[in-house]
Amino acid sequence: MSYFNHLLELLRQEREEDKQSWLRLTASSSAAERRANGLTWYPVAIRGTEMSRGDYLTVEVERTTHQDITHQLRFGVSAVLFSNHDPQQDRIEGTVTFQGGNRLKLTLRTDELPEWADNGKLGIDLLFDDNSYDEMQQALKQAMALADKPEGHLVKILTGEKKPTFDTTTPPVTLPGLNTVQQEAVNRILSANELAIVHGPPGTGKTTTLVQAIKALIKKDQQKILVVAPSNTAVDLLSEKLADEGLNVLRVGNPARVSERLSALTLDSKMSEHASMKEVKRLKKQASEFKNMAHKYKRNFGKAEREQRKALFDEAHKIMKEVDKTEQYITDDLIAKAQVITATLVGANHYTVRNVRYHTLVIDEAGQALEPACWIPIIKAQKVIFAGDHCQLPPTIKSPDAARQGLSNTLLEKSVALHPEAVVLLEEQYRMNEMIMGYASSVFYENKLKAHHTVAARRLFADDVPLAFVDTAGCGFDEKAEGTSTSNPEEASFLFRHLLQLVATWKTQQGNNPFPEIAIISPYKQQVYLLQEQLQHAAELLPHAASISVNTIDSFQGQERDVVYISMTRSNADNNIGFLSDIRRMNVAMTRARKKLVVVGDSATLSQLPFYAGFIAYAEAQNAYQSAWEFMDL
Ligand SMILES: Nc1ncnc2c1ncn2[C@@H]1O[C@H](COP(=O)(O)OP(=O)(O)OP(=O)(O)O)[C@@H](O)[C@H]1O
Repeated sequence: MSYFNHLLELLRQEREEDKQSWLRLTASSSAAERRANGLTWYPVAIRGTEMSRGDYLTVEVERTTHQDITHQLRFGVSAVLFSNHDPQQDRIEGTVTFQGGNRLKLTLRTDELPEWADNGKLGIDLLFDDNSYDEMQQALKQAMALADKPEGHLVKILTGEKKPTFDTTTPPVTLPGLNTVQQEAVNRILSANELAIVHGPPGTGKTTTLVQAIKALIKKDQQKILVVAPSNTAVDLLSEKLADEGLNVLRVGNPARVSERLSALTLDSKMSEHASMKEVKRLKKQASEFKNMAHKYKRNFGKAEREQRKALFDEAHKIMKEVDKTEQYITDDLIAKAQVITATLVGANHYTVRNVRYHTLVIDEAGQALEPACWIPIIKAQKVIFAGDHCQLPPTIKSPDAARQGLSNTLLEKSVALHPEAVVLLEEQYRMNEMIMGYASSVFYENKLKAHHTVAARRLFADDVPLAFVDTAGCGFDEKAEGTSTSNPEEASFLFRHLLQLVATWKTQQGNNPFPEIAIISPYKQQVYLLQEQLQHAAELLPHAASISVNTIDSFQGQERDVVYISMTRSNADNNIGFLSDIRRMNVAMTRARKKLVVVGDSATLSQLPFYAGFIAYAEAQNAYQSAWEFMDL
């Protein structure tokens, strides 16, 4: 089927591009450079070893220095243990099976640690993530094969060959705490035979709705549900909320956040509590005693010793087979009891749940999910619920060619276009003052968004205008190109002047009341660095500076603050606005503020794009336009 062949080709391009940039980043760099880039832990100390399933060895290591560098060694990634003596030869590959703080567990395909692990400094290098690509590729091929079979009904619907159906006899439910359109979403989900889509614009209670829908589905169908999202953070959030509702949730994989509540939901934790675990521990101890005895016979001893050594190892292996069986039994038991399995898209193929099939699958944050990754869980299910917002940020694609040819077009977006009858748009939002919401609503949501009455009129203080576009045109705040990023130092300083003024006004109005939560965001990394630096300088004048978050727009998706400043950064004579032209990013930026949104930018540069010209006109109409010139004259 050409649909999947096309996707396979795009995925191939994406893997290739990803691999090339990986090689560029790692091949020529030293361990110290890789460490700085978050790709290496070095040095590490071994804190323990443990035999694990199927003749694997798990080593626990600790990062002993440079502990505060953010890194990418996460659960599920492939990594290699190396010795600095001969990192090309002295290396052994494995998978990260746990990561928390400065410790991680690496499972290696070996019986015992190699001798080189005893001398020299050890490190751990992240390897290129071929595994995720392999899983995606495999899933696309399976989906393609399914499409020709009767079981491939869902595949046919998602590729547009068939229409989804709804069971009109399903009695509608009324759930306390949900608004009318949220109820409608739950009922559409319940009555859908194959597909339902919850389109959740910013702050509209998508998560709240989804959690209630999952509860209602379990009550109705009495069947296990698979709930996935592209990122561990999103999976964590949902897992907690579902558990709070009293559901038996099994979180497969390693949570991104360390929390007791969350870790209690993981397979590891549930296993350790299981009644049969005592038996496993006893067997493991026995096996490791045999192994220790075996190690006493060195390899280069005589024949009799070699045989003795082998016999002891064989005995240990036999016992470990028993361990595998018992662990499998425990896992199966836990999976059977779980009402909801939660995992990332790729995590749905974790070896413990790989072969489990589900009636219903829920994909949250589907607007950020790469299509090939979505097919990993979809081929396990008969019915899929997408939740997300395709008008906010799409997934990051590394290959511009693949993106252009359609890889950035998500399955959510395609399904919304193919099957509008399956979509429920959550219209009422619980975050923004009406004026802040207005422009995004008109551009992205056909003016359908409504502000709930509890938030519609919220503002910092009486008479404050909740929106400001501060125009720097003609101020001579020119942008600076810095590598692939852009910055604008004068715009950054100006932004702080504006903010200090706001704080001063707050003080006159509100006295010593604690100042509201503030965020400063910019599309450009380089500008974010500059703003962070300037924030430190402004700390004397801003007593609550430490509570102000400064970050890129992309890292702010899903968050909210009372006051949000956007530093647009771009200002040039060539009218080049670069990736500001992805207006979905601006949708995210402009919808984070509860009470006040201040956009600082150069109208002359921005107006090249109708989206910004429209925004400036909207600000003027709301009496929310300010000139930076006039402001500086004050
Ligand atoms: N029916 C409702 N009545 C009152 N408050 C609600 C309702 N639905 C949602 N909310 C509130 O709205 C806020 C956002 O809800 P939730 O986190 O579910 O939204 P979301 O759409 O997932 O957010 P986003 O996608 O923007 O991160 C929460 O504070 C929640 O309590």
